[in-house]
Amino acid sequence: TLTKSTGSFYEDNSFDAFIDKDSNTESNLGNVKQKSSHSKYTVEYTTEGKQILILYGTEYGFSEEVAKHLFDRICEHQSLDPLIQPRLVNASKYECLDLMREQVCLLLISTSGDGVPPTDARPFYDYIMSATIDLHHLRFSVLAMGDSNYPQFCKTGRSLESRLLQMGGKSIIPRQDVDMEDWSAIYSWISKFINFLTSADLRVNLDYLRLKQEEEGYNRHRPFMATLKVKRLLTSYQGPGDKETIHCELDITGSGLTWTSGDAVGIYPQNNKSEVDWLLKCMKCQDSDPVQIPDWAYKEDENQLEKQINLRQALMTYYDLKNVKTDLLLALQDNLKASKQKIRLSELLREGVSKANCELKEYLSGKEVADVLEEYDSHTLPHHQILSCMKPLQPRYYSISSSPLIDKNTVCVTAAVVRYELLGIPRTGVTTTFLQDRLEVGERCPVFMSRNPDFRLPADHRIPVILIGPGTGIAPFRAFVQERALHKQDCGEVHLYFGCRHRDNDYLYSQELETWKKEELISLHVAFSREQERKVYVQHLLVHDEAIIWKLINQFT
Ligand SMILES: Cc1cc2nc3c(=O)[nH]c(=O)nc-3n(C[C@H](O)[C@H](O)[C@H](O)COP(=O)(O)O)c2cc1C
Repeated sequence: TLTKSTGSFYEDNSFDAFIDKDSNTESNLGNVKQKSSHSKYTVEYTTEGKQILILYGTEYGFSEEVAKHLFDRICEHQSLDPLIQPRLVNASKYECLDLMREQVCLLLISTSGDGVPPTDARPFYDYIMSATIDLHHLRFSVLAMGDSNYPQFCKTGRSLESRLLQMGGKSIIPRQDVDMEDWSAIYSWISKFINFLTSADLRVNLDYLRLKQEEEGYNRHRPFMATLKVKRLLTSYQGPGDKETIHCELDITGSGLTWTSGDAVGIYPQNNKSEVDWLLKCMKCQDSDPVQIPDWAYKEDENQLEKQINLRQALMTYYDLKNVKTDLLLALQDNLKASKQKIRLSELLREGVSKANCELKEYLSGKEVADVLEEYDSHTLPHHQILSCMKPLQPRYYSISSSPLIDKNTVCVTAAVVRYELLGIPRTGVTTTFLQDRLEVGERCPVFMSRNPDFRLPADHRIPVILIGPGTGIAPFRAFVQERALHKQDCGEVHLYFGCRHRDNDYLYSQELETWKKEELISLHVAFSREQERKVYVQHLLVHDEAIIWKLINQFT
């Protein structure tokens, strides 16, 4: 939760799990009539057929990408058995009781936070973990996404599997734990399932599920176009090396969007124009080449898919320029004209494209799509092939730094602008520089809400709180304190620990914090790390205040 609350976390170019994104049509598949007929995943639940439910739970979109791939593979199998009917459903939209009617369920789910299920899949997870339904008829298997660097590796998938077994479900193929994006493990699990399909005697399912109402309102798939109404710098930024943190206010009037302090806002950025210029050059394409809006793109309006756009617009809005998919290298390998380049790339790929290829991993670290195309410039790949090897541009999430109780139409965001140099070239974080450099006050950008139910003020405002938020980590706590201020007379103690480098440079919201301190709303503890010889951080202040902290903890737990 706390990583999520720091404004800059999602700008980290090294984290490349953000592969795919939901499309508007994915979530209610199977049991909902879709408005748009453009997505190949639009499958209405039919009363006939051998139903195979692909259920996925995702935080960052990877499980969804794999689920779609699995869906495609099963569709291929329809040529052998046309009665096979896969359905792709987001666990957040699934009516759990319907599991009692399913024959085969493939569950693809990641582990997030500190070993917890993805936010949207939480109700599904909670239901399964506490349900007592008879699943003796159900044949299932789990593909658990995770990262072995976390102590609770693939915990969600593991827990769900054992619970489904307890309720009588039969595992058709062993659970597969997937360490990051280990596609070889994924392919092997899928192959086992396809073998099962060939041999399995599935019955034709005559049950049918209720049609559900399509969800109204704005969401990740159909974001609201919010207007930027305020933007100001919170730090005294002089140049490279200095902190550059901004405060933005987004007007969401008329959206119907709501949030609770502790929630985050998702923002879809536009890429940097000069980075798109560079990529176009490396692609050897004209920016006016016409392209289709990808079917996974978020929708600004219902007719969007009818629209044609040009290549520049597509790269600006929908594609991730920063993270390189290994598919691009494979496409280049078959296409390069210069033999030296061909040999070099074949060397790099001789161990394959799995995670085990350390040389490849190192090569790709920090490389952007343009870096690769520039290096292998003898390619003649057409733009549609390059686009098909690129990842979707993901929204970034920022803890909302204002309370809806103060103004329900204004969403505040506190973001540290990311600029750095790599391989001798200046690089930028996509969304933070979008907000700072490219989005003018009065202009609009697509936003949606992201719930964070584990991160809340206690319902009882008399309970004391200890808030530790250095740097942009202060963001959600600004909202918390605004809310506590509404109960000034009888609110519990608020200990706020903030940290920054210098009082005069990067002390975010210093006036507000000092005012709250003066009004005795908060006990303010600030660590200025670079104002003395020895570095002082919030943890040092906590150790110093050990007695107060333990007293509060012991009193209220
Ligand atoms: C903030 C964060 C916390 C994570 N926590 C865990 C964890 O506790 N256990 C684990 O196995 N993987 C963890 N992961 C790794 C994800 O499960 C992994 O990246 C997965 O591929 C994401 O799949 P998704 O896109 O479908 O959510 C975490 C990733 C992030 C970004």
